[in-house]
Amino acid sequence: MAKGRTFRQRRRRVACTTQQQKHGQVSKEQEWIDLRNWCKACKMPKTKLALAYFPNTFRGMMATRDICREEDVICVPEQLLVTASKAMSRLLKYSVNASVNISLADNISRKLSEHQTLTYWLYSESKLGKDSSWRYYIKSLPQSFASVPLFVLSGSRPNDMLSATTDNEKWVLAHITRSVRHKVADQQTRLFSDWTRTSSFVSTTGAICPIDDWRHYVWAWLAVSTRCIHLGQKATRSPFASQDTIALAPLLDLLNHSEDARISTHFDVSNQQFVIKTHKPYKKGEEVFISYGPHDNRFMLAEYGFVLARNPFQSLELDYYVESWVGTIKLRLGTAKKGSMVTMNPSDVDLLVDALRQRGLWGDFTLTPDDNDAPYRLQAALRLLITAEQQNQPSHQGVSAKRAVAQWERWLRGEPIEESSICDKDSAIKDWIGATCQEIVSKSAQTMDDIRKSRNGQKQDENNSTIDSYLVHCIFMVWMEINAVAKRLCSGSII
Ligand SMILES: C[S@@+](CC[C@H](N)C(=O)[O-])C[C@H]1O[C@@H](n2cnc3c(N)ncnc32)[C@H](O)[C@@H]1O
Repeated sequence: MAKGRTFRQRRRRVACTTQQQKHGQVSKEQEWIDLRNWCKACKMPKTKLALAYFPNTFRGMMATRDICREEDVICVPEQLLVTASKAMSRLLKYSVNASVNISLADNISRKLSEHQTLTYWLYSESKLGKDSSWRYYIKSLPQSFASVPLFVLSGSRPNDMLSATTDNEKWVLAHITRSVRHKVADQQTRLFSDWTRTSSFVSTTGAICPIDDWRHYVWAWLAVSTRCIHLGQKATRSPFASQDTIALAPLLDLLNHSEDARISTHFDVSNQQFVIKTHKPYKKGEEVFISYGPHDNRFMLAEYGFVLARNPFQSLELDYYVESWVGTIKLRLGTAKKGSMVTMNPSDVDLLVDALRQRGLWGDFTLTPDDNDAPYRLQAALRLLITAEQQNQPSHQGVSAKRAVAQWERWLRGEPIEESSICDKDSAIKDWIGATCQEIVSKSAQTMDDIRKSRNGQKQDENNSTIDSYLVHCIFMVWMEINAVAKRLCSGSII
């Protein structure tokens, strides 16, 4: 386990890189002392944790003494937790007058989501600078989220589409995997709609802090997305409003994620504090982790801007390959010679896809490295689509789309089906998976090569900025994982 260095040790022994300083990953020692003292003044019990710098996870929390199994790691008093309801009442201070206060509170709490409210709270508090009573917390937040793809691709002006104007944006868009790109595009849509909704509210309610700074809004939105905790099950007499499910939590939000973390959380009603307990021990000097959930690296990269070197939730996402295959089959059926045995036309393939959709079996096609058989969803989709693919084969028996769906439904229900048809389809499924995995192996190897080359010759773009080297590393790691999973599947029993 890597030992951390507190900021005092770090200043003596290691010089932090300018890139880390630029992105606020390295907080100054004084800022940490201020944050700790402020938390103490807000009744946070003495912690066993200190802010430290770790070689693989960067800024995180280090145990300042041995921590036993089943011990509380951190307790955050209720008054330090920012929920949407509390954020709203604080925001009232900054509206023009009391009557506006009421309408602002009423409108915002009724019409804005928790994420939108917390983002607006952070946006306006941080605009207050030294005048904010939350300044020590705000100073502890990263100044930028340079390793989060959305931060790079959200553009300089409000937009619901990802930006691909600068060289850096183009590079990131071209090298992230399709599934990461889809996730980031969804995030951009939500980000833009949150911006539009919140800014129109704020402008009609007379709040003092208008929303007019897109980049600052992106920063606040990402701070909320990457740092909020889930409050979990409502404890009896818990002080949170019933609609509150998430909160910003100073100090606690400096804990990094590990797949090995074993923790549980609860609200301690007698002491009015949110508690994290560890079910595994830590030695003094080790990094203490929590778990952000069982996510694969594509999700971790899109959502949090990091990846794990050994992610136990590795998988291959095959949606794109199934969709392109559908396109190829339609094209082939469309160009089949008249008078051949082909009994389906391209629109029949849409009927097959509709049958999958109607049964909730379309999309989310994945394979994991240890799969010995195609998972049910993938198998169901391939089994049906293969009936269209086989139309071009000399041995095919002229099955119509309707008959193919009826046969497939028998298979879904586990009813007896002609033995030869099962073997036929089983081997066609294996062939499809084999060819697809081979294609993924070569595509990923080629992209990894491209990334290696760009790493060596990384240039500044016209805005004089370079892509965060950790983001490049994460993008590379996602491809490396895809390559390894596809290779493993190629040599396993699934094919
Ligand atoms: C809740 S914050 C944790 C504290 C954060 N490291 C900081 O300096 O403020 C979540 C962010 O920490 C980083 N992070 C968390 N776990 C990580 C890990 N295992 N490796 C690298 N970065 C990690 C990611 O940037 C993520 O978005």
